[in-house]
Amino acid sequence: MKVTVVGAGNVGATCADVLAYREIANEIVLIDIKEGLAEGKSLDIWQKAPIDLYDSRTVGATNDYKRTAGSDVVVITSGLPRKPGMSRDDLINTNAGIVKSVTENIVRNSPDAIIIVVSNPLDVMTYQAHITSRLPRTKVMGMAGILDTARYRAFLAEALNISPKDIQAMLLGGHGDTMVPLPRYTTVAGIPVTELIDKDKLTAILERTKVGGGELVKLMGTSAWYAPGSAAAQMVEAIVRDQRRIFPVCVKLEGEYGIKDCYLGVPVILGKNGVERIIELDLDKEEKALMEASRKAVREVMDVLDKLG
Ligand SMILES: NC(=O)c1ccc[n+]([C@@H]2O[C@H](COP(=O)([O-])OP(=O)(O)OC[C@H]3O[C@@H](n4cnc5c(N)ncnc54)[C@H](O)[C@@H]3O)[C@@H](O)[C@H]2O)c1
Ligand SMILES: O=C(O)C[C@H](O)C(=O)O
Repeated sequence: MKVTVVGAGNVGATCADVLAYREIANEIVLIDIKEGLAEGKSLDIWQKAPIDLYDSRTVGATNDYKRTAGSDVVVITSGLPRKPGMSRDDLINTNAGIVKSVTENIVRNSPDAIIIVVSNPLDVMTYQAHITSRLPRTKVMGMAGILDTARYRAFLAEALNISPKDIQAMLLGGHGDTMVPLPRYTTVAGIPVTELIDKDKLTAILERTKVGGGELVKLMGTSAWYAPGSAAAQMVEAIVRDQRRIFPVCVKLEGEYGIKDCYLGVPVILGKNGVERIIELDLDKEEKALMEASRKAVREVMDVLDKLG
């Protein structure tokens, strides 16, 4: 299996590293516009192979998309990260152009690839990659839900003083402050979370999750990369190993959840064809209202993209 990661910055290099040391693909191409950056980082990852004992090959390229030809999966991480005081949506002007040109190069060289978008604003950059690639919606998706639920699960594990391994959670909506965590669908070793934690503590954790990305931007001056890189690699793994795992993934909705022509996070089965199935949950009134608010927020930014042309 051949996987390309576009953007050799913090998230892209982390993703390539996880793909290599977990031997998720045997050939991993890292590509960037900065001369030498992707070559250097892929060489560094390859030199770690004898220490960490893996044989996935990582190669780097500067803007040479021929090196990416025939990729089975492509992860797009190219683009600006936000700085303190910015929202993800503030990145649209720069990142839309980057994601568009990158997608054109990808489909020219790997017409059968499945595309996973990571660049922000996530839902709208997934839209950009979808309209540019003209691939079916099952083959163009965005990574955010695995990261957002991971944050939620990590905060819960800390509060309950238990292993994060035993926490299962689901979350819907856009990758922004309007994301929709679903405490009703959160369990700890099969036990509903509401039986283990009081309401106020859970509410505080849900609110912290919603602004989890911003918390890290404030601390570091740029956005997160370890969890995002691993989350993208986990989606690649589900596809290349045809695991049929269920994750929250950003996809184009065409009537599911009563929503049309919008890109939002929903639970999907991920397998060798990409999005094998969208799972529709029966939402209650409050959850439906939150989903609608999220749809509106994403739609507004999609309209900005449409105007950019
Ligand atoms: N979806 C998520 O949950 C999530 C999580 C973290 C970060 N992000 C987003 O991912 C993106 C990357 O974040 P980062 O921390 O890795 O940033 P970074 O600045 O460390 O890396 C971005 C890289 O993209 C490269 N790049 C720019 N234009 C390019 C082009 N046309 N072709 C190829 N490469 C190009 C840059 O040279 C740079 O190396 C940002 O937009 C960030 O907001 C999303
Ligand atoms: O917060 C950001 O800007 C990056 C990313 O979307 C995240 O949630 O970490």
